[in-house]
Amino acid sequence: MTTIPKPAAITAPAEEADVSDEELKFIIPGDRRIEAANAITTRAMARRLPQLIRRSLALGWQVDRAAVIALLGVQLLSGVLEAFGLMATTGVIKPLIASQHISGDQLRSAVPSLVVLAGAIGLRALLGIASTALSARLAPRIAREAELELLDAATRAELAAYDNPGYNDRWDAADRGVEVSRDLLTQAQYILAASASLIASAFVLTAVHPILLPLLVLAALPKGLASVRAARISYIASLDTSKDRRLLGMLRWYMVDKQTADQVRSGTMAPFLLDKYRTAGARIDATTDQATWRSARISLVGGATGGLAHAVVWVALALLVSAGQISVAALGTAFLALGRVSAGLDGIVGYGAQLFRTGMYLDDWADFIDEAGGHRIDRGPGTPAAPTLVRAENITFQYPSADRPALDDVSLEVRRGEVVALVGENGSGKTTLSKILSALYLPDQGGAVTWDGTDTRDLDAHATWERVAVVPQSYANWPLSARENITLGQATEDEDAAVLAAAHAAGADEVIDGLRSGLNTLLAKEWWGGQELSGGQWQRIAIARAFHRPAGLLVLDEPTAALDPRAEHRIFTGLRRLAADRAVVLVTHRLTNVTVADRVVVLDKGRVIQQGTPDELLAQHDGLFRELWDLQNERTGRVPAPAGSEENVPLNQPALF
Ligand SMILES: Nc1ncnc2c1ncn2[C@@H]1O[C@H](COP(=O)(O)OP(=O)(O)OP(=O)(O)O)[C@@H](O)[C@H]1O
Repeated sequence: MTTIPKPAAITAPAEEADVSDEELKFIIPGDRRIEAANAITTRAMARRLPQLIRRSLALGWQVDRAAVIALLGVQLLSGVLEAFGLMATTGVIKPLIASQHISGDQLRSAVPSLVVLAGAIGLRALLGIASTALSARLAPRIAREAELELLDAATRAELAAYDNPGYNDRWDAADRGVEVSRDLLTQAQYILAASASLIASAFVLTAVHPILLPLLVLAALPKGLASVRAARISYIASLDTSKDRRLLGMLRWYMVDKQTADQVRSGTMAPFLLDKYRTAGARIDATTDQATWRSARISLVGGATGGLAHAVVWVALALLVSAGQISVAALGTAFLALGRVSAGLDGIVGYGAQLFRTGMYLDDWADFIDEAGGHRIDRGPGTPAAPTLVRAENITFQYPSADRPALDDVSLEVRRGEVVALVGENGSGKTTLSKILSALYLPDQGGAVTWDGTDTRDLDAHATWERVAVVPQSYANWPLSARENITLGQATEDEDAAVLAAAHAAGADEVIDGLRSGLNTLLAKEWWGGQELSGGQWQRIAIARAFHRPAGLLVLDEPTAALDPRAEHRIFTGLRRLAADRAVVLVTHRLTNVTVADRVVVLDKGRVIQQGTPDELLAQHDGLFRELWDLQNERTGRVPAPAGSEENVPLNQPALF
């Protein structure tokens, strides 16, 4: 009887044996926003309000100047009318309370003030409608402009940004900034309206008696401070929960996306995933509940103190009347003006707190735009021609979250007209290396990649990528027409001829022939009005896309994984022709395909361990390449002929088919 030895990988190290499963949690290295938000003082918030109003107007100015000017004019006029209205109130009350019996003359003398009052009220109502309409026009445009700026900034970030969790978090925060940007103008406009009303009423109130205004400002302070603190608490809670909200988003995606839908069902995973969702949701609720209670307690204290302070103001008013400091008619005006000033202050404080919170999100948005989430592409200005020589010199590259380099002191070169194959086991660094050669990543720990002698750091990123064509392992199935899926929206002269030639070389011509409207067919789900392709058909389109690009460096990363043998054969027999005016980097696990290459570079744990022609590497019997080759072919016992030749040549045994 033979005993099967337990594989080494299954035996957990002794010290890790009782360690429980790691839980999914989103890590934001160096996130200091919560401490920063905690350190914000009320005075700092008050100082920010004018800046925020300026920013909202500036955003509005960018999208519709006329509407912003009209809005400011409307607010100004509304304030002036309010002051007139209040003054006219005294003119109406005075004759009416002059004696117990109101004569016709007294009534007549009140008429002009009444007309002013009625006119002011009517006009202010109209202006209110106008300002609502103007902000309804501006708000969605501002939000769209904010979104456009954000999207533009995101496309200007280095690809490496996506490997950095801080970037994703900054993106989320900035995205929230876009969401709230539509509120920015409305809140600023309410503050402007409240300020106009406040200034007009304060002016009237000071005319009645100078002591009234400072008293009222003091009375409004407690509520104001409370609102500002509550806004800060709510912002901090939203930062606190951002990690779990991100987790919810990720779980939602896994549960409903088409890519995983079949596995959620066949693996009966729904209850397990829903439970994880519930747990993260409960954590969010606990944090927001806590914040809501804290805000409510603070608002309660603020409201009660504010109520007491208002009572003091009314007592002061009564004392002033009884001391004969103000007339009864002026008391009536003061009564109205106090109401207005109080409402104005409440409005400024309430909307100010909201605007402040909006402002914090907008800061995240503005920061993202300024620095593309901290990863703005910042390379040199050089514009390369299609390269004749791409060289990697001692490059070392480590992903931010990894504990060891993905590439360690790697050197190699690819020349125009050459096919270089990258081979190695999973995780050995092939894809990373191909991304560095094509300048999608820059070497971060040492070494350099040069294109015809120029460091890729000194080359303009977009100009460089125009010279690169890539078939990545996971390619995008763009919901665009077949033509646009191949040209990527970048037309060349004699477009269709070039598209069809690329499609022919990639075997995508057969796919296009089967489409209901040829190149014009929309490749998307039926409910978007399109026609859907199979996995292999999509891969042919992705290859045609790369072949169509007038690029000097062609990178093929497992380009034929989904193709049937005939289609794969066609690609590899045509590859040498394509390589005539391109440098080609081929990443593949199917070693029979690498025989089309001029040179093979074998990677192991990020290091180059073998390099040579396919024949040279096959001859090294103790090398990794030969070991992998033998493993791939041992089940059939036959060694396939090099890709590109017309037939398979059995080495040891007769052909099976
Ligand atoms: N975005 C990433 N963030 C962190 N580590 C990564 C990332 N992408 C790859 N790695 C790590 O870098 C190493 C090299 O990965 P790479 O994708 O280059 O390997 P590969 O040879 O192409 O693998 P495969 O044959 O499976 O496609 C692996 O250890 C992998 O875990």
